[in-house]
Amino acid sequence: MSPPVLELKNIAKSYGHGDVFADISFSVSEAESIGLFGESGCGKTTLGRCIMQLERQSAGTILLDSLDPTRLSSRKRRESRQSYQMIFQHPEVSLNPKMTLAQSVTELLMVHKKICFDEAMDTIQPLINRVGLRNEHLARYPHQLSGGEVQRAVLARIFSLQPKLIIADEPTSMLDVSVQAQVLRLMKELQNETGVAYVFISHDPDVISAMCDRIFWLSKRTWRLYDKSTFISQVKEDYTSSKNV
Ligand SMILES: Nc1ncnc2c1ncn2[C@@H]1O[C@H](COP(=O)(O)OP(=O)(O)OP(=O)(O)O)[C@@H](O)[C@H]1O
Repeated sequence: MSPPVLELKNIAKSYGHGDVFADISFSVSEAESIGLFGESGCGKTTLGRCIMQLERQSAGTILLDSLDPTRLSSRKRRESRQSYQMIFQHPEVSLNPKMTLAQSVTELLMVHKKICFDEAMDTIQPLINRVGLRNEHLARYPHQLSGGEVQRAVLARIFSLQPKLIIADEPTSMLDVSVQAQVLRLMKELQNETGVAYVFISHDPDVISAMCDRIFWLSKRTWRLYDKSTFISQVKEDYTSSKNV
């Protein structure tokens, strides 16, 4: 069995006014999706940002592909960075408003692979079609696209780097329900085709149980790891007891 893509060992985060969370440990393997669930403010995004090295955890160790990124040279860290990507909640901030879609989707490839625009375009063309966008979309700016089209473009941009792990932070919460279902289905299909692992962040129990087999429930500075069926029964139980209060 291959080693986990991501391993968290006793992670804690504090902003100086008490721990947001503490002692979190779990691992994620290739082609696996783990959910981060919990009410607003419980620390889901903060944990995602720590995994992405956008913030430093207050304690504990994060291993990406068995390596601690804080111990890598800056060159190695830059190289490994392309394997770990994040999708954000708000489609409108995911892409540069001053760049056309063609410029945005080729940008990461040009930076990481050091290739020119035309080469990047050749590489990404099949992915543009795969995520359900048409060539006519490429000349448009983000404000000329729907939220669903922007998230599809974000997926093409990220998958062009063949990532091993994607932190998806509420990637569909700003979308209509029918578009949400299409984007989630696309994410699952891309996972089946590439073996990417997801850390899927959501406060929506239906979305998270559709996407993940294991769900990590953060609540009041504690946490518990559920399998999907236990998670669904626990959500039902909480919902019923809150209605009876
Ligand atoms: N840079 C920061 N400085 C101080 N406190 C912060 C900072 N970033 C986040 N927090 C606090 O950490 C806690 C967790 O925030 P976080 O955004 O991770 O929650 P969340 O579970 O993702 O919430 P939501 O579902 O609403 O996005 C909150 O109380 C927030 O105010």
